[in-house]
Amino acid sequence: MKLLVFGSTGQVATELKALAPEARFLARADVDLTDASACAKIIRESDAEAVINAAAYTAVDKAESEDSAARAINGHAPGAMAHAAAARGIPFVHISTDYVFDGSGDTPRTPDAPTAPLGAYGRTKLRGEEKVREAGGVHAILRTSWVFSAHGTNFVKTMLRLGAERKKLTIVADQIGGPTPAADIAAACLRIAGDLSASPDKSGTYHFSGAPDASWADFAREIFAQAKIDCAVEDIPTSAYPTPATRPLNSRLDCSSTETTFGIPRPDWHAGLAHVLTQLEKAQT
Ligand SMILES: NC(=O)C1=CN([C@@H]2O[C@H](COP(=O)(O)OP(=O)(O)OC[C@H]3O[C@@H](n4cnc5c(N)ncnc54)[C@H](OP(=O)(O)O)[C@@H]3O)[C@@H](O)[C@H]2O)C=CC1
Ligand SMILES: Cc1cn([C@H]2C[C@H](O)[C@@H](COP(=O)(O)OP(=O)(O)O[C@H]3O[C@@H](C)C(=O)[C@@H](O)[C@H]3O)O2)c(=O)[nH]c1=O
Ligand SMILES: [Mg+2]
Repeated sequence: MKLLVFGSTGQVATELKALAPEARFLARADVDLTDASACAKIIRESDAEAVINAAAYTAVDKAESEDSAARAINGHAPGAMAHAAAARGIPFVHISTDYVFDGSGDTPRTPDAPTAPLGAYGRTKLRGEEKVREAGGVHAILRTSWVFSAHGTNFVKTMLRLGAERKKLTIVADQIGGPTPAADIAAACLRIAGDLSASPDKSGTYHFSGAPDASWADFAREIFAQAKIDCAVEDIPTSAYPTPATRPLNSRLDCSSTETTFGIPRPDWHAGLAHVLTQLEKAQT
């Protein structure tokens, strides 16, 4: 299947390249997502059989002061892509986030649970979801969380850097979610794109996050254990780690419909982490 992918250097885009090197990947130099009509034009003029959007404005704290850029990239651009894909009658796979929820309670949220983002990043991602649905074409919105990989910026790489410099780190322990390997998201997007072209009735919103659910502090401890880094992790509440953007406390996602509809189970993030650490070691030698 001929695939067109928005994004080239990001975490998920990089893993898509590894799994589907024959696809066409669009970097910022090819198309800037602040130009929604340029995004649509590329789809209109392509012979792609499916489109995956793996690009986004992902700087959660910076989005609080750059709301208009985040809105353009996370809201308008996916809307334009979805319209253009719908006009061509091809599936559109779009990635969204746990940050569209307010994080109340302690049970996993299903894809139809009410959304109520706490910050600008989540609000702009929610706007993108709404525009993708409004376009009315064959689509999947795949909400994921806490993405990590050997590439780009993510919590694993931050912990490896800080853990090498310090004897102890204080990490929030009351935000709970599913760390998700970018490689598994890429594989899920490819499977869903293929499935949607055969079964357009599978269009809808789905959840996909790594298991088991953990706190950021648990995640950090596992990173240091696997990487054999001697750095203690002290649990702190979110209130002790002030940031410009408020993050949801409960990021647990109920991923069961993704498994029943597409046969894709939640990936084991401990195993995904081991793989990423091996990749990073190899890159160093
Ligand atoms: N990272 C995470 O923890 C999570 C991510 N998600 C979602 O998953 C998807 C993939 O995220 P991830 O791979 O981590 O993203 P990254 O932050 O790793 O990469 C973002 C990509 O978007 C591109 N991009 C940003 N702005 C523009 C622009 N104006 N024009 C063109 N390209 C642009 C970047 O290009 P460049 O390199 O040139 O800047 C980069 O390739 C996104 O939809 C994100 O919202 C969901 C949950 C968690
Ligand atoms: C570095 C550090 C972070 N933290 C906390 C802050 C935050 O609550 C948590 C994770 O920090 P990050 O900055 O990596 O988190 P953040 O950038 O908010 O990660 C989010 O990114 C977007 C794109 C998403 O869609 C989400 O699913 C989620 O992955 O760890 C500490 O408690 N101590 C520390 O020393
Ligand atoms: Mg971040």
